[in-house]
Amino acid sequence: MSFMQALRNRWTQADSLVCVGLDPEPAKFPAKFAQDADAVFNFCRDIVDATAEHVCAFKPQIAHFAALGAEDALQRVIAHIHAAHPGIPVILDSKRGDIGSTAQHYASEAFDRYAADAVTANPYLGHDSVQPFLDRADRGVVILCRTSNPGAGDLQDLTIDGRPLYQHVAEKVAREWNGHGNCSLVVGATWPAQLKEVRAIVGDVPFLVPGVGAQGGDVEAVVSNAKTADGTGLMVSSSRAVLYASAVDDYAQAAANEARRLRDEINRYR
Ligand SMILES: O=C(O)c1cc(=O)[nH]c(=O)n1[C@@H]1O[C@H](COP(=O)(O)O)[C@@H](O)[C@H]1O
Repeated sequence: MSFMQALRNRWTQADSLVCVGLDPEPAKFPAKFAQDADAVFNFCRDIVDATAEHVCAFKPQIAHFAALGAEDALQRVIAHIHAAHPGIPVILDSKRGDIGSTAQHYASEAFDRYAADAVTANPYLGHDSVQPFLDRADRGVVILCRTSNPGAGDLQDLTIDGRPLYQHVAEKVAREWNGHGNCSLVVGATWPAQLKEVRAIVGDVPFLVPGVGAQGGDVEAVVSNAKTADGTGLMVSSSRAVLYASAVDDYAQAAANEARRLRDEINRYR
């Protein structure tokens, strides 16, 4: 099943627009993991199993694994999601972008090595740098548009031909790069006005919206400004607020409670 079809199925069947981000930081794990040689995998698996029923997608962030030398744990976490929770798409957050011949290897890394259903990509090297991702029609390509961080506007807001650069990205993705219908856009929850502008440009193209939870984005503003006409179109992503909802033994239950709470809050405004 394609990424887009799996995502639409989860929006409907799980009645959820929540994406849980998997950003393991062992220093924040509960004490019982201190002596666990496979702590990264075991912690992520527990979070996945506890939150799965409340999510439309999972989004492991590659640097959090690679910096620990835990690529093997990342591979096993993704395999576990596919095996234990079939139908929940996995977005590998690697924000790759390079010349085409190298991007080919980044596409293979995400889709063949890690078996991700979708990948985040940086568009600033242009069309040939994202083409190897776009060519995998059954996989999703989640392209940075207006990111959630404080410095997002430094470059993304620069005016070109009378419009900010992020609007050019949105238009290019919707009109030129989405031939297979497999594109999404990253627009941060911290920028409600820009969410609305980008939605007006791109029609029903799904958004990955990080920045609720730890970064303080307002859920009501996100949903009312960025949902599509049918009340979907969003993967509202939360990592730290879910993963580290509790630092003691009830961490998995606390993560489930936070994922359910976010799902319910989003659904109030759909
Ligand atoms: O692509 C992303 O997921 C992403 C884009 C963005 O604009 N801002 C952003 O915070 N993220 C990711 O979202 C995660 C942070 O989520 P929180 O812990 O919920 O704030 C990190 O993995 C970031 O890399």
